[in-house]
Amino acid sequence: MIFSETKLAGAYVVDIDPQKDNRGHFARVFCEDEFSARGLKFSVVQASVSLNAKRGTVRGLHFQYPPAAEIKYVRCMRGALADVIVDLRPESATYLDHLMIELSAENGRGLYIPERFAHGFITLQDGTEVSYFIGNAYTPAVQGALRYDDPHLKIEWPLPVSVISGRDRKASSVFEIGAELKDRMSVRESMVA
Ligand SMILES: Cc1cn([C@H]2C[C@H](O)[C@@H](COP(=O)(O)OP(=O)(O)O[C@H]3O[C@@H](C)C(=O)[C@@H](O)[C@H]3O)O2)c(=O)[nH]c1=O
Repeated sequence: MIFSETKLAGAYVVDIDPQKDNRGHFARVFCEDEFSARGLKFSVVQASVSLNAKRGTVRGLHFQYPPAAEIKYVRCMRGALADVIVDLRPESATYLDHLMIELSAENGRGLYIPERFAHGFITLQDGTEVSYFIGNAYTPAVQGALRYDDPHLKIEWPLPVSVISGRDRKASSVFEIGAELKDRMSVRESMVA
């Protein structure tokens, strides 16, 4: 695997290193030792998939507050998506900055997302399947969501939204929950885990 740290410290693009032969290829997509050699202490607690029928489907921007904050390692198994993460670590130099990266079945790319980031995506093709390895249990009681179109975040989505859940359409803005984010995403709280 080839790890490239992104402009948001601690978030990595993970490319595969395919071993090719006449059948196709074999490639490792996760290795506890290789992650840990880069200081990425990632124990997979859940693995999930989402299937998105239509191009232009948006999910996100989602997060869980500490101590249930999640590491996510996201890959695309079918189709393609523009994946977006937002840094919600109040002490970070890139607090509230975002990154958009294309993940597709074709490019085989993964995105390693540390705790205390919001995550979302828009699908670029019909029938896009997204795979997640997740480092903490699903805990709806401490879930949060930011609006995908929050003007404060200035995310330039590459195409119009075709499908979105009611919850995501009504999600909060940074203006509304900025103080709560700063408080509940503080390092002090996240270390209680
Ligand atoms: C996320 C999740 C949902 N569910 C259930 C709740 C609900 O009935 C149904 C759909 O849930 P949601 O609408 O929250 O699914 P979705 O909008 O796809 O939520 C996902 O969005 C992306 C952007 C992420 O980053 C993920 O971590 C997750 O938050 O699945 C679980 O049982 N376990 C889970 O881990």
